[in-house]
Amino acid sequence: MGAEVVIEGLTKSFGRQTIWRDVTLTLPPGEVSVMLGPSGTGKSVFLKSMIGLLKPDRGKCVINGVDIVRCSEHKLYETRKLFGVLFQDGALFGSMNLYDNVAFPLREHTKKSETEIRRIVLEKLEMTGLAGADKKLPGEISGGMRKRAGLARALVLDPEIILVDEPDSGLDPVRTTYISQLFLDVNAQIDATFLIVTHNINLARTVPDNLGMLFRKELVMFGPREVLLTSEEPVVKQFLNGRMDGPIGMSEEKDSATIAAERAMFEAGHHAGGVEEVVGIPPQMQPAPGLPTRQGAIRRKDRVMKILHKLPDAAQEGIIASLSPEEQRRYGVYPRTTTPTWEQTVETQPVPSHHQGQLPTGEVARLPRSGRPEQGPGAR
Ligand SMILES: Nc1ncnc2c1ncn2[C@@H]1O[C@H](COP(=O)(O)OP(=O)(O)OP(=O)(O)O)[C@@H](O)[C@H]1O
Repeated sequence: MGAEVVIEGLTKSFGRQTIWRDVTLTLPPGEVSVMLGPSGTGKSVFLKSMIGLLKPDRGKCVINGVDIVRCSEHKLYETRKLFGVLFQDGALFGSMNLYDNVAFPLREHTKKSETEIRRIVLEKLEMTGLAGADKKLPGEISGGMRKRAGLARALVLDPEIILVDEPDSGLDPVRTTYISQLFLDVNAQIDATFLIVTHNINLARTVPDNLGMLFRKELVMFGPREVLLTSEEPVVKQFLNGRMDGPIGMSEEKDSATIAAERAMFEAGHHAGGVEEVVGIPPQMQPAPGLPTRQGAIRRKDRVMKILHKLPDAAQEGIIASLSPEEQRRYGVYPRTTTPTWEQTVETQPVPSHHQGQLPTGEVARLPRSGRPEQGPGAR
């Protein structure tokens, strides 16, 4: 199973420029999380801080009991081995063929024989759909193949955590969906914890278990996908619909006068961009047929059902609707259209439908370690 990553109060500045402050979230083991955010909000800085390439000013990032913000160089070196990182362009060595690129971490960091290395490299190339391409140079293959080769290389040391920086950059929408499918397929096979940073709305809507968003130097929200996908938070809605109408502006943030002037323009009929307002929760992509069931998804179901009653109403409804009738019975929850029993009614707790700011990590992003899920108080 992948490692849990617990981030608390993480703050990063360059000189007097604060990039983000007080970021607190937990990446549950083996689950796939996506971090969204407008350009320049510090998503890449966040990834680099998680692997200790950049040093945050304050806060913690704890992996298997090691706080990588404060630990010794030796511990940091050891902890980094838990990570596989896929950079935007695959970060391949241009003069090496794919085989040597993928073999590189094994030759650098292990004492494995060339026979063993060959077995691993061919396995990872096969896993990423690159069987037979081992002799190609990075310059001879497409951008999508380069990314897959970067992923193959990220996999050779059996990572517990995989970080992916803008997998869609330079890819068309179809290739972006193929690489998204690959992430879920890999996750199903190795149960690693994934964090993907992107601005790609389709990917954010259909791939992850959890979604977060950075804006105005803060984590706006982080929680189960259904929470952001049904959020009424203006910045989240604007971003997920790719519209001009909202707090995100040309460079980053608009002042209130600009928002008001633009609002008047849109109300007078000017198109705010984006497609029709996309609402609701599209089904999550699944691993390809024949692959194992994602263990992270199974654990997530129990985790989310335990915190269901603390989530906003719309997210609760989406989660309940995504369960099969058998699962609804098992968790004791029913879609709203079903008339609630008295027991279900008395368990109902008021939940704000409009969440501002980060959801409490203790309630949203932590994985319950054991025990049966509580009866679903979200039922009504
Ligand atoms: N090493 C550095 N030194 C100084 N400033 C930096 C450094 N790295 C990043 N920054 C600044 O941090 C801010 C956030 O950059 P980052 O690349 O993390 O944003 P991003 O959200 O990933 O953007 P994009 O989506 O456009 O890739 C930018 O203003 C950038 O100039």
